[in-house]
Amino acid sequence: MSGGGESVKVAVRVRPFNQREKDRGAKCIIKMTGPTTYIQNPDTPNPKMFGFDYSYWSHDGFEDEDGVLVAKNDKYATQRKVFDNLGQGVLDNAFEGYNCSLFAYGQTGSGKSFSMVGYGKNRGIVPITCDELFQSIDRCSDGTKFEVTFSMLEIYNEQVRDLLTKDNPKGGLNVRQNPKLGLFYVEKLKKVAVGSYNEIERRMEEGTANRTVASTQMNATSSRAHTVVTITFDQITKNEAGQETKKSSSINLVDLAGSERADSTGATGDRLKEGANINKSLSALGNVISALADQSLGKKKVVVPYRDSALTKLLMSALGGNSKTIMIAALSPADINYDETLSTLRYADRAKKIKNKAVVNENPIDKLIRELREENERLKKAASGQLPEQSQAGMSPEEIRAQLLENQAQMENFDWDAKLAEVTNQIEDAQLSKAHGPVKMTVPHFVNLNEDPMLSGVIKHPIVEGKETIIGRKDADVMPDIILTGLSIQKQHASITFDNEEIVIKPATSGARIKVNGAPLTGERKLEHNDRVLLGSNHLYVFMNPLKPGLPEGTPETVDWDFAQKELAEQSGFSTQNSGMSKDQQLAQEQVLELLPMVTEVNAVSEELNKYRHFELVLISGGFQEDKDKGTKVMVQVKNLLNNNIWMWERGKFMNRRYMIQEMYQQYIDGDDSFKEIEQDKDPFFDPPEDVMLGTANVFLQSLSYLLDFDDRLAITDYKGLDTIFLTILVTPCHPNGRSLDEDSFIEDPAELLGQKYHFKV
Ligand SMILES: Nc1ncnc2c1ncn2[C@@H]1O[C@H](COP(=O)(O)OP(=O)(O)OP(=O)(O)O)[C@@H](O)[C@H]1O
Repeated sequence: MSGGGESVKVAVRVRPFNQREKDRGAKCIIKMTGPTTYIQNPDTPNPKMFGFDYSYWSHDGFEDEDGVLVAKNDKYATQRKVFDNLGQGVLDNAFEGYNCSLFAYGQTGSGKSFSMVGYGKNRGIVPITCDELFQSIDRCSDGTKFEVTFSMLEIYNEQVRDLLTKDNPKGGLNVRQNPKLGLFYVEKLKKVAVGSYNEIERRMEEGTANRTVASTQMNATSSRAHTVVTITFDQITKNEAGQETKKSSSINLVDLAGSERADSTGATGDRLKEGANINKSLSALGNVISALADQSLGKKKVVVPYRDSALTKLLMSALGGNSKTIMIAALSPADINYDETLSTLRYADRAKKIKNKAVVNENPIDKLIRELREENERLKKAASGQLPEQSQAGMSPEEIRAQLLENQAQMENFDWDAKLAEVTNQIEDAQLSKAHGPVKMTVPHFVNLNEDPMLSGVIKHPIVEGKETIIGRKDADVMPDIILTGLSIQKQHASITFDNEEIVIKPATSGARIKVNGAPLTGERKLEHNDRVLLGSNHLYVFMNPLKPGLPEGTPETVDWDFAQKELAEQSGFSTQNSGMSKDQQLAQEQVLELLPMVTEVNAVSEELNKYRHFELVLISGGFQEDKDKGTKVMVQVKNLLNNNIWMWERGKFMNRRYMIQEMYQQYIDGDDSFKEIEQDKDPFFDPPEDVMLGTANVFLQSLSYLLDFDDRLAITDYKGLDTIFLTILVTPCHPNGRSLDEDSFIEDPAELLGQKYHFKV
């Protein structure tokens, strides 16, 4: 596929500073002129330059008009502008019958979701594209029939989950390869027919709600997941010969997982690093892009490793051939993210080199139906053993069955009107947006907070007046009013009463873990508007009271995930002040806020799986590290509760292990007990014994310069400044043969020793 073809279009976009960056006085390291982007290394003078199809400046130069960000003096690239450049192209191509794909790449919090989906009134490319698609359909009056389907899936930990259903099979959906076309598809993925933009919007809400629930259940941090929305768009017209033909386009809109962890070198030094699926899909995508770029440059014999991950299998055609492809790379403006942002720019630069050859997918319908029928006949024969094995294209009976089902589903698609009617009814029955979405609640309620702002505010639980509301698990003896699943949730976890305008929360079982505004809750407590409530290890909510919306002192008007995490960190004794900090300290603080919820989670898993390990976040100052010039470093201390042995894990290693621990926990929830037999050297909780720095003690050697002994009992102080153990030490001057000096052989002036040999024993 060298030469020819059309290059992947690449755009980059830089977002405004977030609140934390502003508080800290962050510097903007990105500059743009026309389509060119410059990045400035904070420590060197010359910027690096990258050219793209578009460089979007969305860092400043905007104002908020009723919730919509508009450009002042044309400086700020608005959502509309990005759509006009990129989304419109996707639409035009779809109408022409090409497949199109749009990817958003970048580190967590860099603005991928803003560009793709958008927030509030600032709708992103996906909703605008869908909206415009239906507007164009409505404008069309030449008798063309249009058929649109929508599907939404998530890839997390190499498992594919359908986001349009609550019941995904254990281990996720299967990714299979169509033996004839060579392409991969997700078996049993729900593809719903949609007849209007409204329906798509509601489906997206449904998908987002399912993502949120799944993410809190497992605390499967959503920034590690890839979300793929696929819209198939078929146009049925009559050709000159009066034959019905179908022009098909499939539009893939992909919000990739945060890129910062793509690099598994973060886990250097971890003997288990190969075992983890740590962002396997994202690294595989990087490899596929590199291989494709090499191929387009004419390098021979490049093998493109599509099969290495679920994501690259599904995007095979989007990346490597029949698709017009666009990538938007989201950039953080802040100096502290220099390394990540540079690697994003390099990634985008490589993607530019890929060339695709998209073709129009148009075929007479009769032919499509005939082919499917013939294929099905053949598959049925194969399934009943009527065909010789060599003509089964190497398919197993299981694969034959799957292919038959897939073909049947496609056949059913030809009865479009029935399919659309059926789905529309379903939507109405389910009243999808009833429990979720933008419904305004007038009674006191809890609203969820998620690390991903897209998933915050998606789940709401009202509190009913005059009765006790119990929060707990669904296997409780009496079904709780609010059901939660996940770590450290007790059967009966919390009890809430709402009488005489007062709402009071208390643990429903002693020991049930609840924190209100960061502090552990042991008894009753009145809830106020905007209080933060953490249930178990990862169900975080804001309590909203529209009846008494006054704010207690110190509570901001809007409480977000960052605020709640900062408060939890403060309560655990970590400083979150932000002025006058060095870059190292800033980085350390970022990492504390990032790691603290993960440490809580891993502790909860350890408890639930009886692993007898306790994890604790520790700050190691320069003096305690091998390289004494290094600044403060955040590490995780692991303690074996059976023998009190201690290990120190680097951040990368901890993240890696946590990922594997999550996998193990998922197995446990799925009722798969095999984790109990895991070999010790594959167990993410296990580490072999090793040397550990317990702490330091200072021995003052001044007495030696007077030929006097140093004899003392010293405390060894650990990284927290606590005395861990005592050391008795005797340092004594001696003769060359080790014999002690005479009792009275001290000197009055150390200068007497200058230039002489000195011997001492420890
Ligand atoms: N172009 C922009 N203009 C204004 N605000 C933006 C822009 N891009 C991003 N933001 C803001 O920056 C924040 C982070 O963006 P966003 O949630 O899109 O990041 P993300 O890369 O999708 O993160 P995650 O990987 O966690 O999903 C959001 O509050 C968003 O509103």
